[in-house]
Amino acid sequence: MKDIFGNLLGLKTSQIKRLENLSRRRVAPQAIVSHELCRDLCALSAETGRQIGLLIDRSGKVTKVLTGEVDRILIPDLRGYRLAPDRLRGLRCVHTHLSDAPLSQDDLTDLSLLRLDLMAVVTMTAEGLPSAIHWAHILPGASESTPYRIMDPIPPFRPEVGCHDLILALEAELARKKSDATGPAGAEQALLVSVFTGPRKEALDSLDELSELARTADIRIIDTILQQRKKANPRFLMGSGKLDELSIMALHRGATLIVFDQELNPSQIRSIADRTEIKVIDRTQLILDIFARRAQTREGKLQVELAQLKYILPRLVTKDIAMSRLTGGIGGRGPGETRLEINRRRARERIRRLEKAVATVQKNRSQQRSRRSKKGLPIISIIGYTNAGKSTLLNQLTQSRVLAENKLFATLDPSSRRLRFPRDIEVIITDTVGFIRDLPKELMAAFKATLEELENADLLLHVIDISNPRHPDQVRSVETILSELNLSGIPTIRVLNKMDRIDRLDHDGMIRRLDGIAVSALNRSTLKPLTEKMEAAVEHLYGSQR
Ligand SMILES: Nc1nc2c(ncn2[C@@H]2O[C@H](COP(=O)(O)OP(=O)(O)OP(=O)(O)O)[C@@H](O)[C@H]2O)c(=O)[nH]1
Ligand SMILES: [Mg+2]
Repeated sequence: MKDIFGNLLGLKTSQIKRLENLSRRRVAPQAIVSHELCRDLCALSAETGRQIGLLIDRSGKVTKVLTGEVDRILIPDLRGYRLAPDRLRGLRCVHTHLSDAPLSQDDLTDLSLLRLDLMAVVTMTAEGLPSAIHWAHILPGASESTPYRIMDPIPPFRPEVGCHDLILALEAELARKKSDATGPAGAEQALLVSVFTGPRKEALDSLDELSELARTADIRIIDTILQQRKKANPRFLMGSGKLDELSIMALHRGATLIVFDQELNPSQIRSIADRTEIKVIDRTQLILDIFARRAQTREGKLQVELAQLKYILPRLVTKDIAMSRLTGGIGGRGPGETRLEINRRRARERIRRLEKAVATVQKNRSQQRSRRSKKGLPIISIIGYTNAGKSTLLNQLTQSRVLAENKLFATLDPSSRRLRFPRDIEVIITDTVGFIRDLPKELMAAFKATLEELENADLLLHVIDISNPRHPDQVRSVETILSELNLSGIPTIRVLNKMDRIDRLDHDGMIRRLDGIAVSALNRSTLKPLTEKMEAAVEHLYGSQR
């Protein structure tokens, strides 16, 4: 009875036997079903008063027999038949209706959601004879509200519709749509999702930032979806109906990834990935992935890997969730998903080894630091929200060429340069990793060491991208992180950067409101007031040391 699924209660032994026999039948691959099978299905349906169905694979073999109720039928869990994002399930469903009603909305939803090869309904006459086959298939690229095509009904004695060829053509179309959208580099294509309970404006701002993060990670954004809820759904974060819509949308738009703006706990990631059958990550994983791509130095790399492993470990139980580059997530550059389950123990060992390695690197670093401070040069550290223009400022001040670009987290590893002021005072000036709102706590801990550098700073330059409409929040986030790092006591100059991008009329108001010095780091000639203030601050420090 392993191939029969559904309600057997009240059936006679002989009827069960006939159901079992159905599971040994075959149909020609090009036919939806055979005429003979139609007759048998209808006869059994009429006799038992319930819908009877078959799942048929591409070779025409019946793989499951389904028994339902008078007005509905349930399709079992098909996860064993999981296919790639550009494939269909490899199974078609054929089932009876006890009347002449055509495909129901449930039938069409099952077709789309389960990505069946086809969905067919055999309707019957009052005498229990097959009257017609109604059928539909998924339509790649159609609208999300009707992502399928309903075909003209066909007579049960002529079920040959070139079914196998049609299914292959549909898959080819799905693959083509996906590669069209993906482009040659095979970038991920994502739906960005925010499920929020607070104010809408906040959610929108945050989603904007998520888009920038995605762009930084070379992810193509297909669409963004917002859902407001009174309370987050503990299982799926969003409502399950909305999640089903999302799965269908993902298939039809060729998405390879869903990114949630809210942090997902391990069981949520699992449930959502299972239900949507697509890679799912959250904002934290996205940030971790960006950090992993960008880390250059040994310490940076060690720390990011450590943070990733710590985040991943509790989520390792599932085989199909996306886990950043380490486990073959974004961009699929990792060792692959299949090895995940056996890797729990190995992950723990690796964490231990990484922790040791980080400790060693840190010891060396602190020796370097003490050597440097013995030289007595004052240290000025440039800090600020990511993409504020910190590296550009360092380059401009010291005429060097640290990587600066219009991406979040262009800088991950601190770099130091010397700077000589006109009055012959020499300082060391360091660039640091950008700050971000809700910095994942896994990263916060790991990066504390990198930011420890800041403890030795004599002066901080807090660079603010004044042209970013979210700058007030960004300033707050930076100040919160500084106080969490116990660095609020260090003298700080606020640098209001990218003044060239805002209206002249707004300058004075901004300078007053934020109490800072306006510059445009791109333009060296605007830096004079800043360097004068820096020099004065350093002289003041020196003076007080003497
Ligand atoms: N218009 C304008 N653009 C600027 C200015 N300063 C920096 N930028 C641009 O802003 C972008 C980010 O600059 P970066 O110097 O990389 O910023 P960062 O703060 O080091 O960023 P992360 O290292 O990613 O945190 C680059 O595209 C710069 O060219 C400015 O004064 N005006
Ligand atoms: Mg930078």
